[in-house]
Amino acid sequence: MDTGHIRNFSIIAHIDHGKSTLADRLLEYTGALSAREMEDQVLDQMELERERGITIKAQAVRLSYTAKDGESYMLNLIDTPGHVDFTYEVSRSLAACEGALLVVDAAQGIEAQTLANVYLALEHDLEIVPVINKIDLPSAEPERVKHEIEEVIGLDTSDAVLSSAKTGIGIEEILEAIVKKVPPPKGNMDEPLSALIFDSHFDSYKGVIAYVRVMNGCIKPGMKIKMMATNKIFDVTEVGVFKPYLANIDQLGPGQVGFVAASIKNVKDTRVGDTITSADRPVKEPLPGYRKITPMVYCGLYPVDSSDYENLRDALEKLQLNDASLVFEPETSIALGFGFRCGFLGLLHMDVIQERLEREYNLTLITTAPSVIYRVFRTDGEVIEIENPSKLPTTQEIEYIEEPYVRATVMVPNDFVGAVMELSQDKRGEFKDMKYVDTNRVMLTYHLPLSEIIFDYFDKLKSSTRGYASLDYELSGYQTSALVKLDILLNGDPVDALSVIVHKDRATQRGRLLAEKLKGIIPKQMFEIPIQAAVGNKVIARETVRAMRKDVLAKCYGGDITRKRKLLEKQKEGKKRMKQVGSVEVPQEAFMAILKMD
Ligand SMILES: Nc1nc2c(ncn2[C@@H]2O[C@H](COP(=O)(O)OP(=O)(O)OP(=O)(O)O)[C@@H](O)[C@H]2O)c(=O)[nH]1
Repeated sequence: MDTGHIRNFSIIAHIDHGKSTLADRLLEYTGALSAREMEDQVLDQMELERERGITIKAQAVRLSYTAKDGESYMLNLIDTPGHVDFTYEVSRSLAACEGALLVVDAAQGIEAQTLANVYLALEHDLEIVPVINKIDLPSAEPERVKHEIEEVIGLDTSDAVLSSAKTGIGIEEILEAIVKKVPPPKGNMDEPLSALIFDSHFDSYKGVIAYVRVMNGCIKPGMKIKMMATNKIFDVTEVGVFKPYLANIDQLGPGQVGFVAASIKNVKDTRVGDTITSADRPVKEPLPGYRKITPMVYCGLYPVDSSDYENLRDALEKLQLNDASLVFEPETSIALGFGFRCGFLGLLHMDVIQERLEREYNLTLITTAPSVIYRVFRTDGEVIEIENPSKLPTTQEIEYIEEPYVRATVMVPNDFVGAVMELSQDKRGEFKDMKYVDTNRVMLTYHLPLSEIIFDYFDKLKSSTRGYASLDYELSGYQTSALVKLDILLNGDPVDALSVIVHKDRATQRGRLLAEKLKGIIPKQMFEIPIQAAVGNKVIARETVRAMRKDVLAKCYGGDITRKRKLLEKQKEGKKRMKQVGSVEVPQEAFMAILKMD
């Protein structure tokens, strides 16, 4: 098909504004799936994604649409992940398109994440088609939302499509708008091959399936291709398109979106954003925008049962086959034994990996509190990067420390501005800007330490604004901070896995809270357990877990057997996630206690 009949587009939306539902409707309308095949939300494929109702990885699908002009079009929908952890993936998916549907909930209006993604799309010169969704809701205010889009983004909304992905209103109009407004891709068949990788997944039979958008030239089986970031060469075995199941075709030409398989063993060789070219006739320059993604958040993962160590390694290796952004290396903790230090793109990514390890690989894990990467400038002139608080050198060896900062955007109704300001200040935030989005909503910009965001900023933001605030952030660089290591001692022994890095001025307060919190979490044992918080050699807080007095079952008066059984089961359940640390049994929650402090 000539490029004039191809349209490549994405959908940009805030979480829950209806992206997946709309994608399903588009598939259904164009007959990409028969009603029987139609399974709800095909684009969110991973089981976890479905359960959590959020899109984690990008996916693609090809739709055939006969427009009102009588012509037949090939529409490639590239889905984008809807979470701040995956901004880079979003930017690569957008780079593969010429246009985007901007889906905004008619009852909610623009949110922080929508805005961030629209700016990304504008950076890539995409044609943006505004879609006001959920107009079936009684609380829908399409006119207000249109106004908001014009005010905040500066987009013309006079021909915005009003839709209900739920009831099917506006679906044909959306397809027509894609054909009419999104420009066809440009590209030249005779030029050397350049194709952008925007996603990939591992298939145990075919090897890695790279999701690509061909810019110039063509790619077909039998060809030798080169990955420009790694210079590795592979023989193409199959190419095809997403219908949404994979369907082989003879070749992928300019402007087309599809997949390439080339007996590639590891997704590390098909990095998102990399350029595929022909090994025999390579392009001189790769496509712009490639970046090797680096983890932002680290945590320790330890098997509760130390004999599971090798299983954990296996599981991490398997997950890594499919996820080039997951990194891990062996680590030993005095408290927890053998485990791995793992790096993630963000907290959601961390949660998802943890959950998959437990669910799909049947592992019971202890996870330590997440940490960012600190830059430590030592007195001997060396600069080291620390992603594990217990590795921080002593104060005498440190000249100064830098920590990562982010530029955070919060959108919130007027009434909550005070609450957001108070919270942000408490989190060491530096106020940057405040703008009215409309008469009742405000956009606040803050400069905040990333470590505070991963602690509990988001949870607190949600609770202090009754769920109304939305947040987006991007890394803005490193900045010097007065940081110290807060150690926790149980029964007189420091527990390395409980150490955290905190701001000097908050060390005492955090130490006290943490000791108090741990007192509530660590179960009574046969002996008394002192809990101490210390900075350097100085103990700043102390609590005690009293010794257990009687058998727990003594509490069950009479012979209520079901109650007894329940209690025993509860204990067993609790046991699963306990780790013997020295003489003390410590439950999983203890390692996360720092994240949940009020
Ligand atoms: N009333 C109404 N509800 C809708 C409409 N579109 C979607 N929903 C509902 O809104 C919720 C979120 O929809 P999704 O399609 O999962 O949202 P999403 O934007 O894909 O969310 P992410 O996958 O997290 O990005 C679901 O409960 C949908 O049933 C609509 O037009 N009207």
